[in-house]
Amino acid sequence: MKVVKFGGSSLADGEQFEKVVNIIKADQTRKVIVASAPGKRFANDIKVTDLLIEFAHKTINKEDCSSTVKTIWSRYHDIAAYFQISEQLLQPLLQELIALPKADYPNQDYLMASFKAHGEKLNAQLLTLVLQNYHLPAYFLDPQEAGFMVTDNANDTQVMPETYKNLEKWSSRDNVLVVPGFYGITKDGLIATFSRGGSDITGAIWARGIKADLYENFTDVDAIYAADPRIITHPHAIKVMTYRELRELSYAGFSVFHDEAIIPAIEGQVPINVKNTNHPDLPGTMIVPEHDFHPQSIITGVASSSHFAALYLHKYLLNKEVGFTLKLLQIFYKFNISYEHMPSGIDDLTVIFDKRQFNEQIRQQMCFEIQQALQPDQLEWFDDYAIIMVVGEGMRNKIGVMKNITMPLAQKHVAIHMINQGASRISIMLGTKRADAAAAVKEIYQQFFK
Ligand SMILES: Nc1ncnc2c1ncn2[C@@H]1O[C@H](COP(=O)(O)OP(=O)(O)O)[C@@H](O)[C@H]1O
Ligand SMILES: N[C@@H](CC(=O)OP(=O)(O)O)C(=O)O
Repeated sequence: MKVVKFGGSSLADGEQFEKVVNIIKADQTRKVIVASAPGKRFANDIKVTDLLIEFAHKTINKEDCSSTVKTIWSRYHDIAAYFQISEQLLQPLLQELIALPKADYPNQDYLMASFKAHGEKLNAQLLTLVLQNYHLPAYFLDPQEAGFMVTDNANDTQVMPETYKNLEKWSSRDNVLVVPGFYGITKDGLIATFSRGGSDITGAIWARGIKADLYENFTDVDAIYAADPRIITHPHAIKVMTYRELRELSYAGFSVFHDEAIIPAIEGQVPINVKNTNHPDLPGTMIVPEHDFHPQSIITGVASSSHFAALYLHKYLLNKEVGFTLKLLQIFYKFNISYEHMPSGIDDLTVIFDKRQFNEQIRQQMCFEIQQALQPDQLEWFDDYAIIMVVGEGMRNKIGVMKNITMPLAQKHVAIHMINQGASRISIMLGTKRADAAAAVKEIYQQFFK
């Protein structure tokens, strides 16, 4: 039994839908189909999820939404027209879309979540209609009916443990189950979404829930590459990699697969196969447990991500000051801020944050309190911070890996602000300026793959 997720690029228009139908028809073990919202059809196109966010903002600000609704609906209508789905069958979907502003929401966060989730909800319903048109026994399964329960964090939710038991029951159904990705239902019956790109998470949860043999994740590239194809032209395609390699690379910028989606797959020990909807016969990339893996190279991939900021603190004898880090963490807690990494030296401490948590006011207040409470000799904030992650099961116990990473960077005058090695035995993390991130990836990639 397989769980198959189709990303937004695979469900962007009628032609892509047709490829998806053929993929589903080709293998009867494709049991649960997870649908994303229609994605980009061309480089400057707008994803339906982004249009729905615009719709939500206009609703909150009591602005005229008619042009946005028209654009959103045209995406679904065009796909339906490609398959000659009747207007009568489509009407309930249009009604759901235009009813969104009229519903009751406990607050604006839940309004936003509900609007966003309808990108996948309408697309899953449309895909069900299309599959039924091809006489496939497709059934649209609403997360409420499925028992897909999530925590009450409206726009960055997590799965509830009972979901897995609820989903297991559906494995014995004869239908092809079409489920919307990206969201679940809270204990109060409200819609809450995962973070952006979260349909990958939905697929992994289903794969664990029904104890699937394989989780196929269909996207628009032939494989996961050793570096982001937007940075390196024709990068090396990875044939097999481990869960933890993908987790670290996804975390640091491989946007092809959501980093949180790997956890349910690991828990259920379900292998993942990333494949291309446009070339479904190619093998893609297999992601497997560590014990099934024999590394063929020192590094598997190099990723970069720029949504970080860093706080640098210098204080003489910091290592002797009892409670220094405790006080710092209490301030983060007070501001409801989580941190990503905290490398430290005898007199120095750098804290790296996901900067999407901050606005300028929170940042200033937090830094002010740190200055007052900890009296550092130096406090600096770096807003343009990037993380470079070099990952490979093959680097374990290898001598000289660090030299091969730092040498080409030094030759190109790329400054390294932080190195974190040892916390994970299969990765080395570097901190650079955002402007240097792509150059760093290029140099490290050339060193190991060319
Ligand atoms: N290392 C990588 N390997 C493959 N694709 C990558 C990598 N890093 C980033 N990407 C990008 O991820 C994109 C696919 O992810 P995404 O846009 O989320 O697809 P989908 O629409 O299928 O969900 C690719 O088009 C590619 O530009
Ligand atoms: N549509 C949502 C969820 C998602 O996973 O999309 P995609 O499969 O296009 O990455 C988003 O854009 O965030």
